[in-house]
Parts: sequence; structure tokens; C-alpha cells
Amino acid sequence: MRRLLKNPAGLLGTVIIALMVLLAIVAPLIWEEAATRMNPEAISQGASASHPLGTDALGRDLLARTLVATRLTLGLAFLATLIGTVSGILLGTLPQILPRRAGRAVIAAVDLLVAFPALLLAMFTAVVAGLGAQGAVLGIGVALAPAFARLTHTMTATVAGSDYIAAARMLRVPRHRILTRHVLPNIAEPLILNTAQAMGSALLGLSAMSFLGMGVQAPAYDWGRLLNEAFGHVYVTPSVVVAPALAVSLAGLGFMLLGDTFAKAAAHSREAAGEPVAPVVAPARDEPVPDAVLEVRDLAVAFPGGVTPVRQVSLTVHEGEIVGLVGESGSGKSMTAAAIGQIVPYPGLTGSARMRLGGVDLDGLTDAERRKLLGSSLAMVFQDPTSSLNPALRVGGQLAEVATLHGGATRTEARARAVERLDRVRIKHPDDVAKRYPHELSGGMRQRAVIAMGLMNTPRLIIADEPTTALDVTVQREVLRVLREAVDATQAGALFISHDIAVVSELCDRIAVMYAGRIVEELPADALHLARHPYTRALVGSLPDMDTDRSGPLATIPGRQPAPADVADGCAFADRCTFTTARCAVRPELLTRTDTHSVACWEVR
Ligand SMILES: Nc1ncnc2c1ncn2[C@@H]1O[C@H](COP(=O)(O)OP(=O)(O)OP(=O)(O)O)[C@@H](O)[C@H]1O
Repeated sequence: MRRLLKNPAGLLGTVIIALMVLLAIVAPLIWEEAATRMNPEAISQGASASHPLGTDALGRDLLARTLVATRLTLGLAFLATLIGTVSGILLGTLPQILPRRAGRAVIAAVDLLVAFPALLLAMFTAVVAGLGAQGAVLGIGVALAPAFARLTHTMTATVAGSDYIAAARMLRVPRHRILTRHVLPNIAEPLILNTAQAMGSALLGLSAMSFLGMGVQAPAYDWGRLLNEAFGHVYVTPSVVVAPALAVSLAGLGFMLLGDTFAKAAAHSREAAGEPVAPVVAPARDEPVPDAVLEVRDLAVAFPGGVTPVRQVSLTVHEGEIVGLVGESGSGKSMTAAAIGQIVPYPGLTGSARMRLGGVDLDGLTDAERRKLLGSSLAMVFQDPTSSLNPALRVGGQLAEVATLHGGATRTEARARAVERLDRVRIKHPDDVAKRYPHELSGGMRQRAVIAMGLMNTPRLIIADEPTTALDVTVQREVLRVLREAVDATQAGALFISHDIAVVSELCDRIAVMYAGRIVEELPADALHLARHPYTRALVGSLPDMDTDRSGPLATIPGRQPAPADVADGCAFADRCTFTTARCAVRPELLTRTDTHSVACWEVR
């Protein structure tokens, strides 16, 4: 309701439709008599005190008739919309249930009908069904159905490709049950939005049919019929068309605005509750770290409802260095990466005391400058290489685009560079691979192609967010080697995110351990055995090695990490820690133990 009040167009649409519905209920009760009373002395008059919008050819009051006609007009529009949506949705879902060939035939028929002008289709159906309100309603319903069927089919086909539908099929869930339980609930929202707008179209279509004499027939009348009757006098008393024309336009506008409001409300309902609130962080006053390709100080990310997945995270990455960010699922690693790349999803907001990339302070830049800097200096490699590459474009073309867009290269230069970069990430026959589409590549090749894409310009920082999680162990090794070579060759810094402490310790120079949105320990990778924080020690301890007793269960960390909205004031790990004391009710700061080792724990002070 609050959102509706803030959206004037939506509010207007809601008020118009609410008034129309109210009129449809009460107008015939109040003005029926005035609307049907004939007056031979006041035939086809213009506006006057007794008839504010004039009279028709039989001397009946046009304002009263317009108000009374609201019920029939809205009622018929509702019926036509009902016919159109129900038959459209049924038609659109049929191909999911029918055998493949029959399904294709249905879709071909729908495509044919969509191509046919809607009003002609309505008229044709109305003529076949018989002149009058019934025929017109059926005609408009039939005219609305193909667009709904097309929409339903397209959305159903999209949802049908999802993994959860594949899982349901694998479990042998019957087709009709997949449709009603898994498909339709997921496409209901756009269908409802379209229904509101279809109501407007139905109303306009029905009014047009009645105006042409093919809809409601005398003595019944809707707004279109009133327009039809008034039209004969329009040159003598133009005001006679004002009331019905205004009513049709207002209702049409009302339904369109209402559809829009539904769409906006649906978009907002997907967001977390509450308004976005930016974290307040005081800017850093000390000198920036020299030679750092990335310096992040006190980074925080906040979502509405007190969800703060990243709290006071400080990270520094130097040239040619790979820093590993480890932590269990939900500790805020990806969100930290997203905040550095300025791609935190709305309604999340970020704040930091300092954010410098390649020696440039991002907070001091305009949006355009920041985009340019990030586009040319930051390369991001995500977990799923399939979604990082556009399936409709060839690999070489996509890589080349990066160089033309941010590096100012010509097309020929960019293409040559794309092949060279593919070669650099150890892709065999790079010339040939550049011409292929992403689906023609294996997972490991795709991930290497994404790394090559990051290397198209001269990145200062590479952020790799679990780049090998989806790959098997041998391919994983290849990709990690390529990443190390890329860092060594370009002297860029890299932030490598993973939940696998074994992989991180092998690849990285330094490791930052994250727990419940904060960094709890930072140390050189080769000093992992000297880790002091109980969480890091538990992580290291849960790694099996050659001496691990294979007959016993693997070591685990009991308990669970708190959700971002439930992190307590004290040490977030206290619940799961074996060294917890009264002091842990106060959060320990991340303190430097040696030049390269920092820990946030009371126990190790
Ligand atoms: N759009 C969002 N709205 C609200 N909270 C979110 C949103 N996206 C993520 N979060 C929260 O942020 C927290 C951190 O998520 P993040 O993806 O950074 O974790 P992660 O450490 O990378 O985990 P994983 O290893 O599973 O990817 C999660 O607990 C999640 O609940």
C-alpha cells in the first residue's frame, strides 16, 4: 500500500478502476430510471443544466446512460478476458502434455493466429457466433487467446528447461503434475500482469465492436453502443460523444496503469523486506598502501532487514600475488568479490573506508570513470563458466569485444589478440576454438576461455570466485596452473575465492580466512600450519592427509555458522569454539601478530 502511494501512476490506475467497479455496482440502482426515461422534447441536445452531457436521439440523459452502461461494459470485458486467458493458457500448455508432433501443430496454429490481426479475428468469430453481445465477447476472447497462448508456451518452455523440472522428470512425476505443480506456479506472475492489461484491451475491443454495430444491440447498451448511437449527431452536437468516449478512454487507461502497478509490485515483492540502507563507514585518513593493486578497508555490504553479509573486511593484494579468501558457504566471500567489482545485487548497498584498484581511489571517481576503470583493470572469473559466456556468440567474438570496448583495439587487432590469449591459457588450436560457440567447449576449456577473456586487456586484478568448483580434479589443476601463469605473466594481483583450503594453500601466496562476514585470520599460505585462530585450525584439521586414520570418521566442525542477520555482538565463532571464555562475549579485533600474520581471537593474545 505504501509503495502504491509512492507511485502516482499506479495510484491513479487503482483509483480509476476502483471507481469504475463501484459505479458498475451502484449506477444501475441509482440512475437506471433516468437513463431509460425518454423525453421527446429534449432530443439530441447539447450540454445543459438538466442534462450535463446532453441527450440522445430519444431524449435520454447521456450522463446517466454512460454511468449505467459501466456494469455491462466491465462485465462483458471481464467475460471476454476470462475466455481469452483461460483458453490461451490451456492452449499454451498443451504442447507440454501432448505428444511432440501434436504439440508442434498446436504451436504452429497459435503462431498463425498471432500473426492474424486481432480485431479481424474478433469480427470473424463474432460473425460466425452470431451478432450481439455474446458473439462480441466470444470474438474478443478468441482474439486475446493466441497472445496468451504464445506467452504461456514461451515461459513454459523456459521453465521446462530448468534443472528442477529435469529432476522431477527423472523421478517419473507425471506430465500433468509437473505442469500444475512445477511449471504453472512459476509463470503465474507474468500471466496475472498480462491479464490486467488484457482487460483493458478487451474493453477497448468490445467498445470498438459495439461502435461498429457488431456488439451489444439495442435496447441494451454499453459504452461502445452509446458511441455508435451518438455518432450520427456528432456534427450537430459534438458534446454527445464526450461521456462514452471519456469513459472508454479512462477505463482503458486505468487497466493499463493497473497492469503496470502489478508489474512493479511483483518486482518489489522479490526484494527483501524494507528499504535499502547504505552502511556508514568513515573514510580512511592514513596513507594508502604503496604498490597495492587492491586495497580494501572496512568494506561492508548491507541488505534490508539487518542482513550484513560482509562486515569490516580489509584486504590488500600486491602485484603478482595471489591472495586466497577461504571460508565456508555463506561466509560472505562472493559478496566481498561482488562489492569489489561493484556488482552487489540490488537492494544490497556497500560502504568502505577505502577502495583502491590499481592505485586509483574508486570512491573519488564518477560512475562512468569507475565503469571504465573496472572494465579495463578488473577481470572476474566466476564459478559457472557457462553463464559467463553468451551462448549466442562465438568465443573469439566475445573475447574480441572486450578489447574493442575497453581497450580501443580495432576489430582485426582484437581478433588476433583473442586467438593469442586463448593460446596463452593453453587452449589447443586456438584459431579453431575462437570460431566455436561456448556449448561446443568442455567445462575446463570454457573456464580457460573466461580467464583468457579477463586477460584481453591488461588487468591489474583478477578475481576468481570458486573457478574450479564445477570442474573435475585434473581439469581443476590445469585451470589453476593457467591462473598462476596469467598472474606471473601480467604481474596482476589475484583474489582467489574458495571453500577448499587445500587448493588455496597450494595456489596462493597469502590466505585470508572469512567467518560470518569478517576476516578472522590472515597469514602466508606456507605458514598455514602456524594458524592460530580456532576456526582456521579446525579447517586445517578437517583436511585428511596420508596419516589420517581411514577407519575413523573425518574431523568436522560441530554447529553452524550464524546467518548474516543473526550474527551476535561478540565473537561469531564462540558457539562452535572449544576455547570459548567470558571474554568472547566481546568481539576480538583482527590484530597483527607478526608482519604477515593477523588473528581475531582472545585466546591467542
Ligand atoms: N540478494 C541477497 N539478499 C540478501 N542476502 C543475501 C543476498 N545474496 C546473498 N545474501 C547473503 O549473503 C551471505 C553471503 O553470501 P555469499 O554468496 O557471499 O557467501 P559465500 O561465502 O560466497 O558462499 P558460497 O561459498 O556458498 O558461494 C549469505 O548468507 C546470503 O544469505
